[in-house]
Amino acid sequence: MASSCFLGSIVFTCPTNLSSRPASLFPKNLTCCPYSSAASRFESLSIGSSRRKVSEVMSMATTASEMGKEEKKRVEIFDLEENLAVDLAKFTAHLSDKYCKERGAFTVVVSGGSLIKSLRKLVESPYADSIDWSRWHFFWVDERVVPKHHDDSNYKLAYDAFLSKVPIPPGNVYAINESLSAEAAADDYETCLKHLVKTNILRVSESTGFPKFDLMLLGMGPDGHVASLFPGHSLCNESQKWVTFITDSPKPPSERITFTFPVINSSAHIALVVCGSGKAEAVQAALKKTGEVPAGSVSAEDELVWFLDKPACSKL
Ligand SMILES: O=C1O[C@H](COP(=O)(O)O)[C@@H](O)[C@H](O)[C@H]1O
Repeated sequence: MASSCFLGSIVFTCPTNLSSRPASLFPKNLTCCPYSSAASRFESLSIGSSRRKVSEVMSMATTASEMGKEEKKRVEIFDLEENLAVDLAKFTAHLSDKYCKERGAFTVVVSGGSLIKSLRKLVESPYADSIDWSRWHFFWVDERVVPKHHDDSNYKLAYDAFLSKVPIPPGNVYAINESLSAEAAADDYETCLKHLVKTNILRVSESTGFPKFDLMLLGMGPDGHVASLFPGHSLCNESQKWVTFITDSPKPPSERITFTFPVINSSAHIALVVCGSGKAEAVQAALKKTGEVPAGSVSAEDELVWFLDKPACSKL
């Protein structure tokens, strides 16, 4: 678990001990939504032994503080992806503990792609043993319209590396109904979310009226896309729908469903996890506003944290 203290404009993140609880295996069956009808101001940049030097962090904070939104946003930079993965596990375990205690449920959204690999520490001791998995509700920010056993499926990616290793109740895992068309699957997923709002599993943002997930764990593509919201695509401007669809994705497969920006940006907490030099330009565009990329439009109601490894921030 992690606890943070503010010192000036810098946040220090301090590890604390975790208690133990045995984990069991997630049953190997596939689930669909059971209810379906058919700049911010950078308040801080984190530092630590494995992270960036204070002087560098301070100069980034100054630049970023000119950006002017209200949510708490910080950038954490790690020498090694291994250290990033550990901190991401602490961050997630801490929020799980907080929300399970406060509201008896923890609503978590994941992307596909490389993010899933960076979640590997969470399914290991001590994090896996401390988390009350029975209270987790698990969603996808985007999904490809392919069978669940297909190599392109974000469900399969998360199942193989994560869900199969932790005891989240199968009824709390909200997978897309991929037997539908992309359009119908998006409507179906939105119906599912609306049901979960009615049953108080999912909160609604008081300021936007869109669902407020407790935590979104997102990756970013080399072109700066998040979820299936691609640069220059009209879906980036969707302002009404919760879940929408795309049939001309520039990255295969072409048919996908995706949460919209109003939903993403109504989240309580977002971790945007980006590793590798191939994404350095998109990171630069998003954080230094040197270009327009969808990742630059991500915000959160309570807290947005960018988790970066050194190669990903080589252009900052
Ligand atoms: O297509 C997708 O790509 C992004 C980024 O993937 P990465 O492998 O470059 O990290 C991912 O976040 C999204 O969920 C996925 O559908």
